[in-house]
Amino acid sequence: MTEKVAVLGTGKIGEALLSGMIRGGWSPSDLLVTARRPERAEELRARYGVEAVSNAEAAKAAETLILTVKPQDMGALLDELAPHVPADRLVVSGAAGIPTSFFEARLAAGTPVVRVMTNTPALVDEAMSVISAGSHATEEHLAHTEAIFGGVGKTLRVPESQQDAATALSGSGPAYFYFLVEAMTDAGILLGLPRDKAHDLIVQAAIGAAVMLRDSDQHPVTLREAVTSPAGTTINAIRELESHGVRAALIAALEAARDRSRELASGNS
Ligand SMILES: NC(=O)C1=CN([C@@H]2O[C@H](COP(=O)(O)OP(=O)(O)OC[C@H]3O[C@@H](n4cnc5c(N)ncnc54)[C@H](O)[C@@H]3O)[C@@H](O)[C@H]2O)C=CC1
Ligand SMILES: O=C(O)[C@@H]1CCC=N1
Repeated sequence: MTEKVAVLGTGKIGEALLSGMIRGGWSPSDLLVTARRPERAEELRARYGVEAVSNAEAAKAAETLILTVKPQDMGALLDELAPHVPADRLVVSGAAGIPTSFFEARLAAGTPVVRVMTNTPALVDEAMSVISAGSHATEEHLAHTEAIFGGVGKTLRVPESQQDAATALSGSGPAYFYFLVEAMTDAGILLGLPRDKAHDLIVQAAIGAAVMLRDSDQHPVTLREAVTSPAGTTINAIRELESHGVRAALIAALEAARDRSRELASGNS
């Protein structure tokens, strides 16, 4: 028997995962989706050839349920699902903040739950998906979750106590880089460059830096020092970044994201 996987609440993250699974070789006939709006269900059906069903039907038909609704909608989804989820289903949560104990308390005793924090680069198979086991999830459940999310990028197992920090770093992380590119493009405008050229220059600098960070085996400080010539241009920029407290701002920003992830733990805030 082929295993079925259902994505429940197929919005931005659910669709990114679904599209990646299909790119990675999953047959659309082994995938189910659920959506709140019928137009959205139809869109997913037309775009991917997957069947759109109700949450209850997904729970009955699929061995693995991947829940990708907003944290605030998770309680209502679980109320709807709980009577239909047999205890041998693997339930994977993609939601920020919500602990595995939240699911375990609302599902049949012994239901295996795995918590995953992925990110939007799943759309280009460059996601970072951080994975933690709930109290009934086994090695097999973790390996299965890694196989699914490994199709859209890298995976890393962490203790659940580190999930809020991971959410602040890699879950939200792409947004910080987009923000920096936006700000640096504005700087290019100030320096007299046309917007499209400023954008292209800074995006390519970001891609080059990202590839070197990943592939060079060198520490970020070493890489930065290689750019920073004595009495040169870069050190003048670095002095401004330090005097404006950019490092401290980033530390405070990620701490705020971590704290918000903790606040979302109840699923209804
Ligand atoms: N957007 C991001 O960068 C990331 C988001 N996440 C997490 O992924 C989850 C989803 O986020 P997004 O995809 O951005 O949100 P989204 O709003 O695009 O998708 C959620 C979808 O769930 C649907 N939905 C809500 N209740 C439903 C129900 N009872 N039955 C069926 N469908 C239902 C909504 O209509 C919506 O389409 C959140 O829990 C978020 O914390 C995790 C990592 C990154
Ligand atoms: O902003 C959020 O709450 C979600 C979770 C991580 C990225 N986006």
